[in-house]
Amino acid sequence: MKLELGVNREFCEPLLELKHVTKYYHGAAPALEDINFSVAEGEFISVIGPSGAGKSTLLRCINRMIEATSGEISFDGVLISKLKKRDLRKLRTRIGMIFQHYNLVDKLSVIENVLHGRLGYKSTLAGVMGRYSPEEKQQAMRIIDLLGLHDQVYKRCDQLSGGQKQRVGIARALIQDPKLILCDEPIASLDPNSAKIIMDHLRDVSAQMGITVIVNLHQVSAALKYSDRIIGVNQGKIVFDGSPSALTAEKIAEIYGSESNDLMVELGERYAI
Ligand SMILES: Nc1ncnc2c1ncn2[C@@H]1O[C@H](COP(=O)(O)OP(=O)(O)OP(=O)(O)O)[C@@H](O)[C@H]1O
Repeated sequence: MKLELGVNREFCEPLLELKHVTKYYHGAAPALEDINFSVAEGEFISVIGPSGAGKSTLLRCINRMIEATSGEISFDGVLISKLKKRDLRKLRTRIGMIFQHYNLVDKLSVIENVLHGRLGYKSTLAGVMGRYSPEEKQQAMRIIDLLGLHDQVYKRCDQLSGGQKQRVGIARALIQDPKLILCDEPIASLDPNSAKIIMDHLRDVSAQMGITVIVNLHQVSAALKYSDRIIGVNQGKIVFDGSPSALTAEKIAEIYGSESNDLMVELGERYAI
């Protein structure tokens, strides 16, 4: 069911909750330090911050593509951080992921790539044999249509434009029947027109299907336009967590440091300095 955003959000069980999440790679400084936030079902959240702030690490810790060093992450009432491999695989079927560089199999067709989103539901053998049910194939076709890719169904993915590839990425995530979609810089490699199409689709996924979306973005203007909520990260810490209207010039300066002047000029009047 679609949550009415802003209405009694505090009384709902969060879909996702991070408590004291910290990640060290090899260096002395943590990539993430004591991250705490919770996400309600249906929210559209953008994570912004300068290069190296920890945005990708944060997203990838959520589905344990990267293991957090400490802290707790729970999703849909389950403590992800404690799950063993098999249960983690099962839980991951409900978390889709979209990547900057699409992560498609180039030599396979659009529909084959989309059906790969079902692999998490299958035994290894059925997956390797490419065994999909008629219902799964019909569902793939419906989602491909929804994303405006009906003319490309049997095209190899290496023959698609970047924007089309990213729409295949969204379709592959949607066929998982996810509750949450994590998007790591989904528009960073796209021209402005294709970027808009992708962001519009992601907004529809959230607003019309009730799927929670968390998206890492370099483009603050896109974060302002599309999000219910923005999380600003600097040097592994959350320095802003609020609505787009609360993202003041001072907050942008805090998130981006010395890069913020150029950014505010780009953003125009509201942030004039
Ligand atoms: N595999 C790794 N091994 C060691 N350090 C890493 C690794 N991945 C990321 N880091 C470091 O962790 C910090 C956060 O990196 P991360 O990629 O999460 O930032 P980001 O905000 O996503 O950056 P960008 O916007 O440039 O993608 C950086 O200092 C980075 O150098």
